[in-house]
Amino acid sequence: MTGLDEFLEGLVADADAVCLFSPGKSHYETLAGDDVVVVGPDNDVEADAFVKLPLEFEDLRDQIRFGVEGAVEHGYIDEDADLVCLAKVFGEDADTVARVRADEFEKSGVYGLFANSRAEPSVIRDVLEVAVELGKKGQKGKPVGALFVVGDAGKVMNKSRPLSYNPFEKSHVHVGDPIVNVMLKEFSRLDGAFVISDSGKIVSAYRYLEPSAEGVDIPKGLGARHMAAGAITRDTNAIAIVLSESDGLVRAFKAGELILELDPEAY
Ligand SMILES: Nc1ncnc2c1ncn2[C@@H]1O[C@H](COP(=O)(O)OP(=O)(O)OP(=O)(O)O)[C@@H](O)[C@H]1O
Ligand SMILES: [Mn+2]
Repeated sequence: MTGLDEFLEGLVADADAVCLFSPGKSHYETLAGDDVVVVGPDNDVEADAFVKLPLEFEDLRDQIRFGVEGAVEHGYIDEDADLVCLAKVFGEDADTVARVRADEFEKSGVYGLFANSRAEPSVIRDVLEVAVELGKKGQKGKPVGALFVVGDAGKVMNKSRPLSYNPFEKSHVHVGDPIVNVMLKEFSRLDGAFVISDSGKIVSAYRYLEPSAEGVDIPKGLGARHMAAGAITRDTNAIAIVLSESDGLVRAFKAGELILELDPEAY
């Protein structure tokens, strides 16, 4: 046995399960006897244990984190499972092996945010990106806050009122469009929330949210913007993404709870 064989054998030894990322049929069949979870955009190989990737992750680490969180959520693997991940980074089929424990990652909630929300995953991703970018740069060098409510827009509109004229009233613009990002950044200097539909249409800016906040339990120290964000996601099926003007962090709320907190500088 060569040193390399030995090394690889050690790398995969005694794993609890294998996570196969977007496998081809033949790779999947080779591993069919093992405890396998397939992760990918589609379940082409008709695996019993399958986690859907709702978007393409550039970063392998992010992709693995998402897949592992999804596999734990589905109950395919234990929270402390010791895993071998086989992924494709360069080619059309698996070319990369990663050994990882499921509890390596702090549970980020990122799986549920994307996978179990009304809004399209790509819309959530685009809004998250705008918030992160806004957090990095601020507006004209000054820190800025913003609140984006994504999905279930009709109900969100019913639970809010306009603070000013709506610049998106008669327009048909969508998040992810470069010009829209500029507009969102510009309008974020003013008060209130952006309301975005399931498919990414910007329905309104300057909305004052009036959800019932009774029983909403968000971390102490966060103010009215975060309270409104948390509460609207309990009152409706929207998710909310908030950039804090005071601590610079981006937070996401779902079903009344804070499920994701990230530092734009580190993202
Ligand atoms: N119910 C609401 N709906 C929409 N926007 C709101 C609401 N409440 C507050 N805001 C917006 O949040 C801004 C900041 O409010 P506040 O400082 O209380 O929130 P915060 O949670 O501390 O957020 P930050 O961390 O950005 O300061 C307000 O100026 C307003 O634009
Ligand atoms: Mn504040």
